[in-house]
Amino acid sequence: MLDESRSPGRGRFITLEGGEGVGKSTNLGFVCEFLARRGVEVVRTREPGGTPRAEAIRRLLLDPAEEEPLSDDAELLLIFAARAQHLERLVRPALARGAWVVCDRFTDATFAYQGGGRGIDNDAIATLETLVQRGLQPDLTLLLDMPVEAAQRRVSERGNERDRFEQERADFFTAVRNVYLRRASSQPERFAIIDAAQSLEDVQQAIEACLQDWWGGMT
Ligand SMILES: Nc1ncnc2c1ncn2[C@@H]1O[C@H](COP(=O)(O)OP(=O)(O)O)[C@@H](O)[C@H]1O
Ligand SMILES: Cc1cn([C@H]2C[C@H](O)[C@@H](COP(=O)(O)OP(=O)(O)O)O2)c(=O)[nH]c1=O
Repeated sequence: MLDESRSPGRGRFITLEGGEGVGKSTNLGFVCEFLARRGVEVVRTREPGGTPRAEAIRRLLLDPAEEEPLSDDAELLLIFAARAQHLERLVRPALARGAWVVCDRFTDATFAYQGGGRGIDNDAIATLETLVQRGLQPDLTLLLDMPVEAAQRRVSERGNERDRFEQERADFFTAVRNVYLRRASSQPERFAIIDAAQSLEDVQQAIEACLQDWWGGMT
């Protein structure tokens, strides 16, 4: 299989992961600013979404409409449809021109939510991953981790209407968290675990230390 991650001159692909309310959106800008200060072109994006068509799929996925519940398989396939579009139209072209892509969630979220949360077989997810990514993997994944109850309190305080995923119960999010932690400990070279329960200042200090370390090894 062609491993695109090794092309010379290619940019780097950084993902932020974690359950709801751990601070991904809050810290995405911080990561982008760190990189921009070092003079690289930064592309900030998210999944599901990132292009107009992929954002349309995102709306289908998050819509809590109860008249027609979304089947688990349809959910999985929509996520990978959005991902295929996002990779083709935005991520691959950006990496190819040397930009650094910073993405709010990627396929680790699929293993965590659809695998851990919904109970879909890992092999099915891995098959779609191979089909859609063709060897492309994040170079660095920051996993923001904290206890589920405390993160849920942050979501409540954030106060937006809850989307289809945010309406899940605590045991769903506990399963999500456990899969993330298992994946991080089985791929320590790619993952950095950040204690997201700390104050924002301390979280950002931890992220900065990790990025500095990683940047040093990269340049
Ligand atoms: N370290 C922190 N301490 C306290 N509150 C935080 C911290 N990080 C983020 N928040 C707040 O928690 C809420 C959820 O953060 P957000 O970035 O939206 O999480 P996510 O994107 O992971 O769901 C927001 O209201 C945000 O302002
Ligand atoms: C990328 C991805 C997201 N999701 C879900 C998790 C989130 O609840 C939802 C939207 O992501 P996001 O906007 O990052 O959620 P939040 O900011 O509330 O943490 O999509 C999956 O279930 N599988 C996936 O592969």
